[in-house]
Amino acid sequence: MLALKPIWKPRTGFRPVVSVGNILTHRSNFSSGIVRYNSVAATTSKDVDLSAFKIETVKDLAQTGVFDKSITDSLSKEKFTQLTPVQQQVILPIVTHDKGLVCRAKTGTGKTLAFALPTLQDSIKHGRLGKVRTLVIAPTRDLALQIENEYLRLIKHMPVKYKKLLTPTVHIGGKRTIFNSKRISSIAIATPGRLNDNLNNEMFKEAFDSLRYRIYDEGDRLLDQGFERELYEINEKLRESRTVDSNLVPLLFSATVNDRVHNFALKSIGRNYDFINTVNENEPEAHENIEQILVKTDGIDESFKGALCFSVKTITESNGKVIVFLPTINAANWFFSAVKEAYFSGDRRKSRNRPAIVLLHGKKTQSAREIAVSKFRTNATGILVTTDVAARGLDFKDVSHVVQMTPSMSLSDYIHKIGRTARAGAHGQAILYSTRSEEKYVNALEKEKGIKFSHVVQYSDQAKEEDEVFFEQLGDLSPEFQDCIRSLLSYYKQVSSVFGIPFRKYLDSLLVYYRSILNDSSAKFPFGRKFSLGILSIPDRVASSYFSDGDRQFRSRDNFNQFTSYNKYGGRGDDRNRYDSRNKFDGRNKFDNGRRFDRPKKTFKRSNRFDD
Ligand SMILES: Nc1ncnc2c1ncn2[C@@H]1O[C@H](COP(=O)(O)OP(=O)(O)OP(=O)(O)O)[C@@H](O)[C@H]1O
Repeated sequence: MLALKPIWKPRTGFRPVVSVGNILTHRSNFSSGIVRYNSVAATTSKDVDLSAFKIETVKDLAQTGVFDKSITDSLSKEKFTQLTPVQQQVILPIVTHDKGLVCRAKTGTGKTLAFALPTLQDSIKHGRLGKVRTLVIAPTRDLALQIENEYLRLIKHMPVKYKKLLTPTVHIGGKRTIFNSKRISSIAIATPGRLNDNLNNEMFKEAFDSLRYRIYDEGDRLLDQGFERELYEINEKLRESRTVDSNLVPLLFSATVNDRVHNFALKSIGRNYDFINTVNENEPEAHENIEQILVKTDGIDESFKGALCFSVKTITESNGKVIVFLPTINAANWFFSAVKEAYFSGDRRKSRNRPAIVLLHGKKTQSAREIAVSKFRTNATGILVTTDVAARGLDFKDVSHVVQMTPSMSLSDYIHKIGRTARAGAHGQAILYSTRSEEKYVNALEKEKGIKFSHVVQYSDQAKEEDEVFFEQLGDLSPEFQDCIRSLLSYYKQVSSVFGIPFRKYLDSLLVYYRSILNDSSAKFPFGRKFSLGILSIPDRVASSYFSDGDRQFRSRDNFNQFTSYNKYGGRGDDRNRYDSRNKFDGRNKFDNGRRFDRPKKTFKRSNRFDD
């Protein structure tokens, strides 16, 4: 193994700022940033001086002599010619260097290939069947499967002799795990929960005794989702299983890297890790190819109806491809039914070229999730209705619009959600519908994440009228709406405490929405005292104006949780996050799981008075 020390030699105008220790930050114009190596030690086995190479294209990569020809040939067959900035910067250090790495690069810039190429090379050189060299940990099953596909895209062009060795084994919930060591390949991809369980099996654990790379994809999300304890347990089990002396190299990738990630890196990688930051400190983390539009509305009713009509019109009138994010599983279920009702009304049902209108969330079965992802991926037009489960990492080609109509509890999630469009150099639009009372959320995005809305528009009376007409044509949308509204009440309760928005405003707004869907101007929420007082902490004197006492059924805390996408054990694991009861109570907020690094820095005035 080469003991190389990377030095950064930029072309004119490129000024790396070397701050503490190994933390490197760079200007964002990476076409001018080139990684070079100390020529003293920078040689490959063929004695090629790596410092002579500018690693900007696949051709450059081939000329280094570091990579097996089958890898660079596969890249060419897949029509990759130019390497993205993050690839230019991390591929060689990973292959030639023994140090851990934390890497921040914007959404859709090719981080997966950035670690896939060096790890494929390592497996070709040192791998053997039954021994895992590379372990990739991803926060969701869907992302794990997508990473597998990215590897397979290259492997399919390689000689047969490599296929068995390199075809990744995937260890995620909903899939049968392979414990037979002869069938475990050199690359493993897993979600933390399943991996941690599997590592209790000694035979499985032994397969990791000569692990070389431990990769955390969407590292900050892994920590946010309450997986931190599991990640440490996994590290411990991997450490126990080690029988070889060579270094285990941890790599962590994300578009958003917070203090929590650095703390985790310090503990699990050690002080001696490099931070390669391809985002300038003064630059917004969101990708510049995303045109962000803020639509100001007068209430939740307008936000939801506006988002629904916009999404349906986008596929009918301009053949767009839209991802709509909903905050809870029940809201996503209802919205999906409404979209289908809106699209398939009339004679479109018979149309041959149907768009993909699909639903993806953590309570769908594994096969339904895979079908939804594949349908949306292969179709040129469609609507994906989803929850936070699709916020990270998922790569769908040619998504034209991302639509959101509720605040994201974590500001980083907003950046990742809009990052589902404008990928791999493409352009796209992100539309946020936001009520007047959500101004604090919008301010937090602007101030703390440097979000810039290129257009701020008011949801006009004309748009409202048109959308109302559109809505009236639809059939009865009230089935499932009860569950939807219940989960939204719980969700907005949390939003109000995180962003300091009076919950009373949300209650008013939700009631307007509820009444309009039911087409009953005097309807009240059909939930009882246990829900209003117990879950939402609304005093009786206030509750009586919002809640009919119709539903007296007692709902325990666990039952309640099934109405949110963040239920106690996260449904199928992937929606698990801030409501996770296993996360410790820190005295601030009983639902807080420690997402404090990404909450608005400003603490909003809170009072115990309900109608504050
Ligand atoms: N060198 C390249 N040239 C062209 N396209 C590329 C290149 N590298 C990767 N891509 C494509 O770019 C898209 C986005 O890649 P990827 O999913 O790895 O992004 P990412 O940085 O991990 O995004 P996110 O932060 O959202 O997870 C994929 O479709 C991938 O195939």
